[in-house]
Amino acid sequence: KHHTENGLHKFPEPPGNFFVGHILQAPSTENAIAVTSKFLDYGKTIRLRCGPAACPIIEGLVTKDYNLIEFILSSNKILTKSENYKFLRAWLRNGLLLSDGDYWKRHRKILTPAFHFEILKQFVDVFELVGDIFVKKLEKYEGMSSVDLHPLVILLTLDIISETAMGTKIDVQSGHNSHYLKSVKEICRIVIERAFSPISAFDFSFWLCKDYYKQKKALKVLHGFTSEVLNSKKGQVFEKTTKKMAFLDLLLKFSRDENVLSNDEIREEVDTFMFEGHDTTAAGICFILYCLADHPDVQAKVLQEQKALFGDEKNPAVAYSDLQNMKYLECVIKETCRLYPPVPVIGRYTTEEVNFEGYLIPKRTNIVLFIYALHRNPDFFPEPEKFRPERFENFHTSFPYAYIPFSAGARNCIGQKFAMLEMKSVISKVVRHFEVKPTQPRHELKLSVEAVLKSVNGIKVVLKKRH
Ligand code: HEM
Repeated sequence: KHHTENGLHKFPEPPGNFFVGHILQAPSTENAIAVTSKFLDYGKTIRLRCGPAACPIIEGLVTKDYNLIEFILSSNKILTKSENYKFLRAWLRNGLLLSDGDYWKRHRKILTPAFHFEILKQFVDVFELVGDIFVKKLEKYEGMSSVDLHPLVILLTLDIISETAMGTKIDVQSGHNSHYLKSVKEICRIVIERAFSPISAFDFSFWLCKDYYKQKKALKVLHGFTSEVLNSKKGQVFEKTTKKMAFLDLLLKFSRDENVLSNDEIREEVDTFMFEGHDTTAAGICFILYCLADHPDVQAKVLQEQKALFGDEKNPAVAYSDLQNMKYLECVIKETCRLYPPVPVIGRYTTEEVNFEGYLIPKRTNIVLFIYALHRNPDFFPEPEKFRPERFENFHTSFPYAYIPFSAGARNCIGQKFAMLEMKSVISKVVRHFEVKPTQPRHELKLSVEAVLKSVNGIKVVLKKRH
């Protein structure tokens, strides 16, 4: 039987205030995992509202339900991002992450060939060379009682994405371009604060905040930087047998050959890569090293695999095929991304009424997909809290949406192969040079949800050089 009424009422609503709904319980970045998990004790999918129960101003769903997640991600109708992505728009404009409709479809088609493995292969040298600088930097922390990885790793991943996306070295690892780095950090901070703040969330009140001016200043730096790089390449001639081409070069070439993208459109895509391509991989790399520190047996197996590939050579010339052969490391990366998905939540917005299991979800509903909880479902992952990379050896499942660190379906991560190669290159390098150990006492993560998963108190390990 099909219900014709608002199908949202099928879903339980956790206790909230009669007049304002759940706004008083709205999570902060720091307790988002705990608060959302607690809400989801009321049901696999729950309904939250802002405003009176009888006539809420905003209603939305939060889900960890496999069926609903599969329904949404496999749908060709629910492709629009939820409203909380809007704070990123000032920076990324209509780049691939945020755009929708035919515009998104056209751009996705144009950008897809830029992630072909023949192209990615050329980036391995960048991962390796920038990774070498990273390892050198880590040497300074050897023997210390702890090193917080995140501030170091974020510089590494920014250097990598800048060279691969724009073809420009920014060398933030060596202290250059600090204004760019500062602006990236500033924008990320403001975006997150707005997403969780009832005041600056609204444009009219944001314009009265100091952060509005700070954002303006940061955007001038970020957009200015990409525009400058773009302008410097305008006259560039791309020969057939060209050397390594960054994403930007490829987009310029496609556009020149087929006149498909304007300069502004190219800039927005490159800005999107700059954002999506550094914070995510940084989170991944930090959590992987943390898990390796915690599991010396797993680390020993990773090292053994390195030795099987390169003997005792710590600085081998690593090729694309070598990275592909790091099968056990790949399981380690996958298992880490299960427990600590760098993107722990994603959101969709219905632009038309949709029918889920006979219930009508109205137009204009925001639906939050809580990947973090989905990945810890014991039905799909027995003893889900245990770190066990072996579960990904010969991993077959009839539930393709149970493990989705890169999302799934039409709007999945276009950069996932790039990300996997980068993480393999960096982690294998670190493991060849260092034994990664837990701090004493063991550093307990305090997970927070910013644009990506982070830890409020850092991600700390101890490094011991291998001889
Ligand atoms: C461990 C690293 C990464 C993770 C976990 C990750 C995860 C994701 C997820 C979950 C989405 C879907 C977002 C949504 O539905 O709102 C996404 C989309 C996207 N990612 Fe990644 N990502 C990673 C690395 C990268 C890299 C390195 C790049 C670029 C070089 C990239 C570019 C993008 C873009 C452009 C989209 C939007 C795709 C579209 O909507 O068509 N990502 N990513």
